[in-house]
Amino acid sequence: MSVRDIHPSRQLKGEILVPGDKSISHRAVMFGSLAKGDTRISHFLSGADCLSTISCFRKMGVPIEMEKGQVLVHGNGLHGLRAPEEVLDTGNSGTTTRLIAGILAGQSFPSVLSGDDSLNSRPMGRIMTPLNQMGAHITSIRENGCAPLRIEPGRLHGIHYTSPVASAQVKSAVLLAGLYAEGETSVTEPALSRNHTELMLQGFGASLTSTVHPDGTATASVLPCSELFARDIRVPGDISSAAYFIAAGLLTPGSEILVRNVGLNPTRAGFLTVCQNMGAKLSLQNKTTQGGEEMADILVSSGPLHGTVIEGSLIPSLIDEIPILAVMAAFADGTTVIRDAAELKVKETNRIDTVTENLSAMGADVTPTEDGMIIRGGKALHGAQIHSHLDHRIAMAFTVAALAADGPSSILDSQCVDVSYPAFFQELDALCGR
Ligand SMILES: O=C(O)C1=C[C@@H](OP(=O)(O)O)[C@@H](O)[C@H](O)C1
Ligand SMILES: C=C(OP(=O)(O)O)C(=O)O
Repeated sequence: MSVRDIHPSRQLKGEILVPGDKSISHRAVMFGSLAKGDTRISHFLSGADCLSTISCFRKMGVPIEMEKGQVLVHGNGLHGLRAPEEVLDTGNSGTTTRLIAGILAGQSFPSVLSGDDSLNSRPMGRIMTPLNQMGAHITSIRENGCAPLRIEPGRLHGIHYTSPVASAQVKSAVLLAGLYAEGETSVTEPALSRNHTELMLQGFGASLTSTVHPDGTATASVLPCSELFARDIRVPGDISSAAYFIAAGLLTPGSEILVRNVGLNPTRAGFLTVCQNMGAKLSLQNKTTQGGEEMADILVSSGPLHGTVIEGSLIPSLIDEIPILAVMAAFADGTTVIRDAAELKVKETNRIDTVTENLSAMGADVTPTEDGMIIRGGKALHGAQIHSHLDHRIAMAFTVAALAADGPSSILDSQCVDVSYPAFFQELDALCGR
């Protein structure tokens, strides 16, 4: 087991370019693999999750080259995947598993998807239900609604699916199967989840529309297509990774850091809205848009934070940032209420439990609820032994808590940061002047 000792720090200074967005990196490999021609991906995230995606497509006969943050995918076309000779290993990655399931549902060969213990305990019924309604044949091998999944060839037809959850993974799985289906396929979700699939598939030539309705629900529709066309993708920095540095800059007195080139797609930028609601000092510079994805540099200066309410349609836009927001709330004055976030229970860990356990270990006042937590902030946090439970977001969020705490902490199974941010500790050390 890897253990990382973290000592309190003052004054983070300097600039940082966080790695490429995980959601966009996955999709660039997937859609590049289904397109005709070469897709060059720059600022690709070489974290374990995205490497699982690359390995799955290589096993289906797609040549993919990697060199210094650049990936070159030699796409064989929409019908160019080959039957894999072994189980497709999706590692720790829910995105890989659920999106690839949508693609595999439309293939003429059988396949099996399986991941690590955490992945194989996450719910897959949410994609099996709509995909099987479309005519796919997906079964849970252990009959528990989880991976390993067996996918047999099926003839797909379009459906209009109303998803009970705002989940980009569910939406994307159904839309990707829709590329292979007869007739139109649409997904309506209770609130708009991240829309990278819609933006990027349009860029690759798919016929896709999306609408947010006046009541806040959202529908995306796709028509079957005969071919996607390769294009180059520049991946913006991942706001989910930037969030740890933004939080560290806000919480450690005397800090000033510039986080460069952060993706600010509005369906992902809820973290910044909440920072502002908590009184954070942030300014956005050099705004640009590429491939429909907005990005900017974010200047962060330390300063006091106050409690807030995080709820409703904001939740999907910051779901992966809730562990670090909970840490910020523990250092803020007043009470923070997080609700409507029951999805936290089905991530790499049950993040309501793992955040509560570790904040409590540091002396914070936190009460878990059915769909979130209540944090009464402002108590001094002390160093503690942090159990990441192999969840990368828990390891990184509590590393930041440890920087701002009194006394040293240790993070157990700290190597799990490799899932989304292999250089996390080195880059944090550099900003801390260590
Ligand atoms: O589509 C994606 O890239 C993701 C969607 C979200 O999951 P859900 O679709 O389960 O909400 C998010 O938590 C995950 O980290 C990445
Ligand atoms: C939930 C996450 O990813 P995934 O669902 O792809 O495993 C995450 O990165 O926080």
